[in-house]
Amino acid sequence: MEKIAVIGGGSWATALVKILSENKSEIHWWMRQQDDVKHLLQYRHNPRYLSGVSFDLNYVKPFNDLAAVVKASDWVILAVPGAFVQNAIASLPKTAFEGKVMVSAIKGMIPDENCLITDYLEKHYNVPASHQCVIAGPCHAEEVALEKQSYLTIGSHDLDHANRFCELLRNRYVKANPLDDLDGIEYCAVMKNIIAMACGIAHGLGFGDNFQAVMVSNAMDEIERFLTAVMPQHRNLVGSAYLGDLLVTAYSQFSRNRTFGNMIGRGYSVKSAQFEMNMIAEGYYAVKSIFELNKTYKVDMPITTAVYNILYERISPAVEMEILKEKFK
Ligand SMILES: NC(=O)c1ccc[n+]([C@@H]2O[C@H](COP(=O)([O-])OP(=O)(O)OC[C@H]3O[C@@H](n4cnc5c(N)ncnc54)[C@H](O)[C@@H]3O)[C@@H](O)[C@H]2O)c1
Ligand SMILES: O=P(O)(O)OC[C@H](O)CO
Repeated sequence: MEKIAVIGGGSWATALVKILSENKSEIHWWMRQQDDVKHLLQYRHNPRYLSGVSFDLNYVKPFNDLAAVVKASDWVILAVPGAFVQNAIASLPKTAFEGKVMVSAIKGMIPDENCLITDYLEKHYNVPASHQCVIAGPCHAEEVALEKQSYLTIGSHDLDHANRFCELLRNRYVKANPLDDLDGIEYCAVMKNIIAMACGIAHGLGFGDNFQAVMVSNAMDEIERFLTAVMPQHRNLVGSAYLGDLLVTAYSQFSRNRTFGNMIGRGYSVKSAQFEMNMIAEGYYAVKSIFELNKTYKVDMPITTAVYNILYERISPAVEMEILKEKFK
């Protein structure tokens, strides 16, 4: 039986625990709140997210002792939003992940350092790239809970690790495939959240599907330009880990980033939009990181710039959309 640590108690962590435990891996599940651990042990579901999903406690062991959870596992999945990762694992010694395979389920960056999660783990915890995987692909936790057909891509420089993790995930409703473009899919997963916010903002302002389709196609060019500058490598950007993930986030009713953007377009302040959502829209943090990182690369990124200006420079969404309207082809 594989022993897997899952760090995080949100929707995606809950969906991953469902998939992996149903396949009979032993899950050591770290949740921040002691009350949530107690609730899970008593009622067999997460009280806050996807609470319709029941767990078999023979396979799911919830704790809030992080060091014990990591020590007991061979694989460690990070599934808290990027902005909270540093804090979540800060209590661990720098050697805590030695010999483990780290799997980032996060579609976000470390805000203080504007770096990818895998780069952060390598720099601060000495986890070599060969011991890292990322989970990508268009997959909403809510649809996993409903057992709707879904597809995941496991990125790693080590395809043996990627293949093994795919085996742990595959079931009746999840297909999983390996890919060697670890950094490319990690960056793309971050950027699609920014684009989804832009789509939501446009929708909130009253733009229609025609404009959104042009936004998404321009976004693919923007993502390609950025990836070519930062991580040049041949990649098939119409694959489901790239275009597929962008489409689900840009169009789905379940998208946190689109929902957040929609509120901004309708006139909510950042604070009030965050307050209304029980969930985290990663794109809010990601746009600052990508915007700042791009000061080095100087790639033409009109959509990222527009979202940054709206969220951080308080420029009116209508003004920024007018600029994009003129720029798009
Ligand atoms: N939800 C999905 O469908 C989905 C799918 C793929 C990837 N992801 C990625 O998974 C990661 C986790 O997102 P999610 O959707 O599970 O989150 P969520 O929005 O469902 O839940 C928020 C999470 O943030 C945690 N949190 C909130 N405030 C915190 C704080 N101050 N300190 C520490 N933790 C705090 C909560 O405990 C909870 O775990 C994100 O990077 C997201 O992009 C999500
Ligand atoms: O669509 P969002 O904004 O909820 O993000 C969740 C996942 O990244 C979808 O794959």
